[in-house]
Amino acid sequence: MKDVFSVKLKRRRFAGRKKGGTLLGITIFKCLNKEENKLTDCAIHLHNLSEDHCQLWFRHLKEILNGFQNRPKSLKVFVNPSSHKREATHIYYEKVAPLFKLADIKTDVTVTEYEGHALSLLKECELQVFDGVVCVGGDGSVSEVAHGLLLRAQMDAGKDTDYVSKPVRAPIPLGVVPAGTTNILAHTLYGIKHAVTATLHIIMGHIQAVDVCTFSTPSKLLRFGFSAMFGFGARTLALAEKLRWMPSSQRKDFAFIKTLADLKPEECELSFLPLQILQEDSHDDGKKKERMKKGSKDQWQKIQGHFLNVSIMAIPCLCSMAPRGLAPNTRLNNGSMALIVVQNTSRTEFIKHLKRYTSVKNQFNFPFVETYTVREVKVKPRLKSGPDAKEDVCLNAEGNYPWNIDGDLMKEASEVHVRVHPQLIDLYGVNTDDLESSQVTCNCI
Ligand SMILES: Nc1ncnc2c1ncn2[C@@H]1O[C@H](COP(=O)(O)OP(=O)(O)OP(=O)(O)O)[C@@H](O)[C@H]1O
Repeated sequence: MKDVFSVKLKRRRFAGRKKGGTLLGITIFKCLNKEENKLTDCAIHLHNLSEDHCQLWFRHLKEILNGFQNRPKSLKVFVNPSSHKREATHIYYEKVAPLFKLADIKTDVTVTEYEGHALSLLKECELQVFDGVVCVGGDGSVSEVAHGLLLRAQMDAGKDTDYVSKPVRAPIPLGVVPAGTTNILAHTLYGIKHAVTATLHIIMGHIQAVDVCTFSTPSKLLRFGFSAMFGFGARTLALAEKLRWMPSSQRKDFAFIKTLADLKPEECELSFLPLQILQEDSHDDGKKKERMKKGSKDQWQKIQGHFLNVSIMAIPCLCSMAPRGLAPNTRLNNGSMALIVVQNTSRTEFIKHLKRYTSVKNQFNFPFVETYTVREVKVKPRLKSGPDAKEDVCLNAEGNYPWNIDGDLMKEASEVHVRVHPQLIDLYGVNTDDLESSQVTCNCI
């Protein structure tokens, strides 16, 4: 029964009639693991013409289904109609909504009308009537909804939302239905970009606690998020946002190549608080388990220099371009972040490093790449002024530097402080470590 998500009485009806008809038996709907992490639904028909027998079985099976506590009965759904090729609404109504209906899940759907719409609704809507929130869109939309859920949790707990030192957990889980361009969160949680798989994980109530970062300036909390890039990854996004008029399939590739052609390092100071990973044998399954040992306050380390890219990631960030993940050296919920620093080097060497992401080889095995396991990072750019700043197409009039936070562009001039908060949110999905490794499907670099 653990794979069954719905049971219905099967009747033969004349076309156009919604009630009555001859009883034929009962139909059980099951979640099937088809191939390489892909889930599908299938129907099993049990023929029986006795009304009494069928009603008895139907009631009994329903009772068992109602006993699964993690399975949602009511969901708040956000659909971003502008994601990727504008197909999120179609994906939701064609593939997702029929499965929610079959599983008797009530939904309250908002098709977002502008950037920040989901965030403003989450700040004030009645959340306690829902068992979960679902976002149909790309990483930017999911990140906005995760930020909204966590911000709301702080507001409900009476916390100051400008400076949150110990945030409270999100009250309900978040489900991610991929309909964006990169879909890193969906890949990381399901190992595949597949709307039906995502929907079935939500229906079955597969829940995974996930680490979250806070990104703050010295004066305010910028947002909650899962990953960030400063340097090349942020400059590419800043350019891609300027090219919104281009077809979605070309925009990001063009921005990637143009940023690579204009490759330049950022001069900045990085301070970080490292974590030591201790390997332990688990008594339960004999597997090695990781335990983190905190560094003390005076163990802050500092590096200064010219960096092509700095990635700070609390989750492995799997995607089609990086099947092992942008940060394969971290886990979904081990309470740590991967800090990946790419020092200034030639364009040829940098391209070699980027190409490694698409293969199974270690992308960090280069003398100019350093990786650290950390719990806090401070990034302080050296502010440019005069002709230097004017020449730089990525800096805006105020001299703010671009940041790529979960695929959303943010611009900040001052120091950004990133902290990891272990298992702050529940997401519908499974642990990446339990998934089969997925194939490389993109070779654009
Ligand atoms: N109706 C809307 N019009 C314009 N922008 C919107 C609308 N609704 C939401 N947004 C914003 O669109 C931004 C990008 O959306 P999303 O991430 O879903 O798509 P994407 O950029 O195609 O995919 P990805 O981030 O995976 O590359 C989000 O930051 C979201 O706030």
